Amino acid sequence: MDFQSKKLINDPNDVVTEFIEGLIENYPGLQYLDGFPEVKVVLRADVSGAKYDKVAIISGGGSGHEPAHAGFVGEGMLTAAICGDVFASPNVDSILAGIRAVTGPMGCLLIVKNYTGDRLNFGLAAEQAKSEGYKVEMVIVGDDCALPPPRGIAGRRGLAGTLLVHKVAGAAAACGLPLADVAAEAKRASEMVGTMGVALSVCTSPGQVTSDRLGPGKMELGLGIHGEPGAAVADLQPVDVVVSHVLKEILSPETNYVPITRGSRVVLLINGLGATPLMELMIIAGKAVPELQLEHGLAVDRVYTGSFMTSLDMAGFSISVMKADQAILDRLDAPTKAPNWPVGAEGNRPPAKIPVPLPPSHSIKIEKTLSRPEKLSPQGHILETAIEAAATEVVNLRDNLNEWDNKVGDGDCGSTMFRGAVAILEDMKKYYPLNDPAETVNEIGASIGRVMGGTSGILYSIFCKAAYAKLKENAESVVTAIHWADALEAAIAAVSKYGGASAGYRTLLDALIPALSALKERLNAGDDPADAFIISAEAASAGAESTKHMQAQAGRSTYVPGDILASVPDPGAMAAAAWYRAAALAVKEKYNTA
Ligand SMILES: Nc1ncnc2c1ncn2[C@@H]1O[C@H](COP(=O)(O)OP(=O)(O)OP(=O)(O)O)[C@@H](O)[C@H]1O
Repeated sequence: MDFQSKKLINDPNDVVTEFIEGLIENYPGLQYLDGFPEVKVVLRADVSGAKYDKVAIISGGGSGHEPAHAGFVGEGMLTAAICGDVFASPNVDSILAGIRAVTGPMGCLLIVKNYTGDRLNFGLAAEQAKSEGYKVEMVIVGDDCALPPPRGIAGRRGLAGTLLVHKVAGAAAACGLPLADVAAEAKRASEMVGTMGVALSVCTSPGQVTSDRLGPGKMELGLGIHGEPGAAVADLQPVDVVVSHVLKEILSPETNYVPITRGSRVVLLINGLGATPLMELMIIAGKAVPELQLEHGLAVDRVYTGSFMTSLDMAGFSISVMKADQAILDRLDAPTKAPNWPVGAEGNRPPAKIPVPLPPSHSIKIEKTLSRPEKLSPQGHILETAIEAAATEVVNLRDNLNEWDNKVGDGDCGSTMFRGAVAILEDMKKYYPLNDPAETVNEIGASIGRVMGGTSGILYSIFCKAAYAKLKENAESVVTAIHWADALEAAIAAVSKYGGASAGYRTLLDALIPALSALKERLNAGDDPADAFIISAEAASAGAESTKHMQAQAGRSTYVPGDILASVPDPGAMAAAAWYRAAALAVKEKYNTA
């Protein structure tokens, strides 16, 4: 079904001029010609045509590919970018205006992506400029590798590989080379690069409805950058499979589009098409490099990843592979002030990984190796029962906690707690020294610290560390209920100190603080410890439930409106009450049956 997608625009007819105005606000090195709306030209602010003593590099085409082309204007890359309307070639007047604005005695090179409209408009503008006395050369880039060799006259389309040609030409021009040499370098670069794109969605032109041509679970292989259909539609595959396929197509010996053979050096450009997050693009880069090295026997000298030549809001990517030698690498590494050329990708690569630094040798403690005792003491048995019950309860509560956290947080409280509980259950079997309560609590903290993450992960690590320190103060081998209560008090104090929350802030402390008060009160009154633990657990549950009526003053819930908060309790408090109660019931049961 086609649909109207939401856009942050005003009049669809003004998107290109408004884009240019915004761009210029950002970069003092850029200007635009005052010829809106017909003439849409972005140029270097430090270049004034008649006096410019280097070859001017001019490119452009339809808009909708931002940051291309205007984002690549700057010393060392393009001198001017001519912007057409969205996906429409710029008109001859606009191109001529750009040529006149930046071309000095050294002449200009027009770098044109291979589309009929662009060839014709840039071609006529070049002829007109020549007739006005300008030296003009034109290089046409057709780097598309998706389609079989064309039978007609259209030729291969120009795609993101064009940017590498811009960079090579821009660096050559910056060195002061004459026009013929700059054009020759650009032409050579254009013959070295191949590109293929994959789309997961179709883009929306401003003011138009989005076509749902692809449908769910499908991807389009070998598309152009204007939303035109791709060469083939296929079921969406894991990205590793897609990347392998794309690289094979680019490097196919049958089409022989790029002169790359085993042993060649290459550079790689991973380009997002507008709606693909950097995370996914980096996953693609991380797959493409070893694939090129191991499957195709190539040395990958540079990798450039980002959204460089987009197709409005299309989800997908293209890969460009360019054969590189030292001369090309020098051009690619040369400095540029173009705002969107990726920084930090130049130079040779040190090893990808280095070892994690160890603490200075004087502070390394000899770690004792821990193991689960072969025979548990009565206290060890009770501790094991309590831990197992508490962790199992958290495991079972995962979905409920996530559901509550979905309403008042980011929906992961249950999953976070679940990870910790599963690790505790597994680690306890292997190495918790259960006959030593203090060390066991410390190990629970270690399990949590290793796997849990999230706010509750670090809070429970702090909780355990403080409890451990308090329990360690006790020299006696048996830990009494009073010792446990003191440990709980120290743990709560530490969570409150570092997390900044106190009673009534709608956090897990609203379960634990009432639990501590009740526990101390009952123990001081002389209650049986197991009974005191049960009463304390009831206080924890009541405290957790009462969070429904609290305004949040800590954690993500702070940002949630009061009426939503009133519909659910704080998930962290519910989790705390649940594990605490499960432990209390298990201890009570153990005493009853002992
Ligand atoms: N400052 C705090 N002190 C004590 N408890 C807190 C504090 N902030 C949040 N919490 C508790 O943490 C629980 C949320 O834990 P969770 O691990 O889901 O955190 P999160 O907000 O999703 O953070 P993250 O983005 O790190 O995952 C809340 O329900 C609350 O009980």
